Amino acid sequence: MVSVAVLGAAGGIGQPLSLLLKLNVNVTKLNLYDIVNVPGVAADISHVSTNAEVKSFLGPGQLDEAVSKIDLAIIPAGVPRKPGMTRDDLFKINAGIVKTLVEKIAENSPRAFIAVISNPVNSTVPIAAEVLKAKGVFDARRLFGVTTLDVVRASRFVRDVRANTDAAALRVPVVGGHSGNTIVPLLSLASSPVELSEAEVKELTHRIQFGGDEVVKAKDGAGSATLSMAYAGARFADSLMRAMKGEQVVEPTFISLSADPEGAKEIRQLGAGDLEFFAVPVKLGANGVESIVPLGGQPTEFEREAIKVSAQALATNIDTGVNFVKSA
Ligand SMILES: NC(=O)C1=CN([C@@H]2O[C@H](COP(=O)(O)OP(=O)(O)OC[C@H]3O[C@@H](n4cnc5c(N)ncnc54)[C@H](O)[C@@H]3O)[C@@H](O)[C@H]2O)C=CC1
Ligand SMILES: O=C([O-])CC(=O)C(=O)O
Repeated sequence: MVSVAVLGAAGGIGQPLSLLLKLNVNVTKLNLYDIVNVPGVAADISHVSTNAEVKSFLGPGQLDEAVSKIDLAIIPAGVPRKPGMTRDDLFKINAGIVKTLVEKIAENSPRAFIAVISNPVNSTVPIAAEVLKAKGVFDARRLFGVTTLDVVRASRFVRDVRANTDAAALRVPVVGGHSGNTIVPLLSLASSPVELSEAEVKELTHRIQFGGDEVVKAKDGAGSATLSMAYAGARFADSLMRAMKGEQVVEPTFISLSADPEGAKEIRQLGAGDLEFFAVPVKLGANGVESIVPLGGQPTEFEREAIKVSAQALATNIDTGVNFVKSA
């Protein structure tokens, strides 16, 4: 019995993500919002023979209604990268989009879980948090930056070098942020041991960190990852919805570490320092973040160094997001 709103539902991610959500038995209401093309997308998806009720909401005049009485808002609204751009280059446009959408969620469904896909996630999540704080409804357990695609890539890319890996079962904790060297896969702490040489670890780490660039390059101006991202977003949403029903599910996600100050101590000591936001493996429950899950071992020297590098870059990204709202 979960009401979900997808904001940016007519886009490259929004369309397949909305379709996958329509297939999820836990979704009872699916509100699709965009500033263009969304009536067609909603009409199309609404014919799929599952019980979820699909509704279309077009343009700012229908935004309040789109985010009323919802349990979960997923935000893939905004512009994607083109070759030669970094995720930070998207900030100028996407920062304002995310700010406006989160303001409306805060006003209409202040207890909704919010999952932010729009890039740069390292800054858009701090923007969302500042907006929620300003509205007096911030709950660190309920706001998530979706970094599942990094986790998905890690599993799949390990299989590319070790064909005996079950890509669907292997879980690699990925911590830090969601861009380049802020992404830190902890390959040494995978759910089942993977024997890799030092050179292979370096190569794999780099590939996971810059996996998004492979897609941007291959699409050659037509955008960035959409289908794998829709899969990752639907998987994260499914985890959240199963958690809402009382199941305990673990997913790495970019959160405010204030959600579990005690549990955050491990990653802080490993290099996250006093940063407010960091991606960490999280145990999800009925109220969102139930706890930050211990990493389950000591990361290697290489991984510890990568966490420190990530934290340095993240500090700037987080400040950029926070200042955007504070100086508005
Ligand atoms: N977190 C992650 O792992 C990933 C994040 N992304 C990010 O997701 C975002 C969306 O990517 P795509 O779907 O490929 O882009 P897209 O351009 O295909 O779709 C974006 C959609 O957002 C809509 N939109 C624009 N302004 C809006 C507003 N004010 N309110 C509601 N909707 C609005 C557009 O009309 C469009 O339908 C980008 O910022 C991209 O960088 C992409 C891949 C992975
Ligand atoms: O690379 C991009 O710009 C889109 C993205 O976040 C990803 O694919 O990880």
